[in-house]
Amino acid sequence: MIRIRGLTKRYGSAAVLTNLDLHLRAGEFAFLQGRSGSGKSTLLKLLYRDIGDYEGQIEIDGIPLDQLPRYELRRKMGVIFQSFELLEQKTVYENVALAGEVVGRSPDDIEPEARRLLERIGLGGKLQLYPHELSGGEQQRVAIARALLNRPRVLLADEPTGNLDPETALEVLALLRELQQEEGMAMLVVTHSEQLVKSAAARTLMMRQGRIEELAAV
Ligand SMILES: Nc1ncnc2c1ncn2[C@@H]1O[C@H](COP(=O)(O)OP(=O)(O)OP(=O)(O)O)[C@@H](O)[C@H]1O
Repeated sequence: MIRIRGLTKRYGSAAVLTNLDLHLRAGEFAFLQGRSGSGKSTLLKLLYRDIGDYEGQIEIDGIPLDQLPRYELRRKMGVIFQSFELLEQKTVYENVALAGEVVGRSPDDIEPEARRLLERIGLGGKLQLYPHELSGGEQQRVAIARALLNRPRVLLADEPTGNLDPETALEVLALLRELQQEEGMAMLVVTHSEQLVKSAAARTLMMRQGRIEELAAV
């Protein structure tokens, strides 16, 4: 699904990632840990092409990342963030539907899928509310539904529970793992939370000195 070979990323003259290798298989779940500043967000940003300019190879589904048209990348890859990144002027439903609109899907195609996902994550009764009318955990659920709308093959999550209380964090992680299994996508979850990692028997990776080390394989 994601195959990275010899990835080096520099900011100016400082290398943050150095000759990094990673293989995340289709349908596989993995945590990514590592100290602050070790390069976890940099790796995710490279993968969803928020930043570029790297050495080495990144392939998504066997296709070099830099050869994937942007709309195709948006379809293959969902992303969620610590800060939810919802649009405040749009309703819950509109926030989710927008992900389909930007890749050119029609409203008729989007609607049943958006409703199904929002129902599935427990927000079926809150479609017309605005983000500020939701709790943090609910906002992150909306972001999850938005990320899944186009049935991505992989979901990247950058500290998805960093703004949530410990109990809600565990609930959101449990939801992510359920969805990962139901939808059969690969998932890479960056987290600082030992509690989260301990709560789930899963492959665990550690970013250290610009590379990825395997901590636990399941
Ligand atoms: N745009 C940038 N320009 C220069 N340096 C950057 C830039 N973005 C990140 N860095 C540096 O790259 C290093 C890795 O940052 P990154 O955000 O990837 O770390 P992280 O492991 O995600 O950290 P955290 O756990 O705190 O989120 C840091 O030293 C950071 O200062």
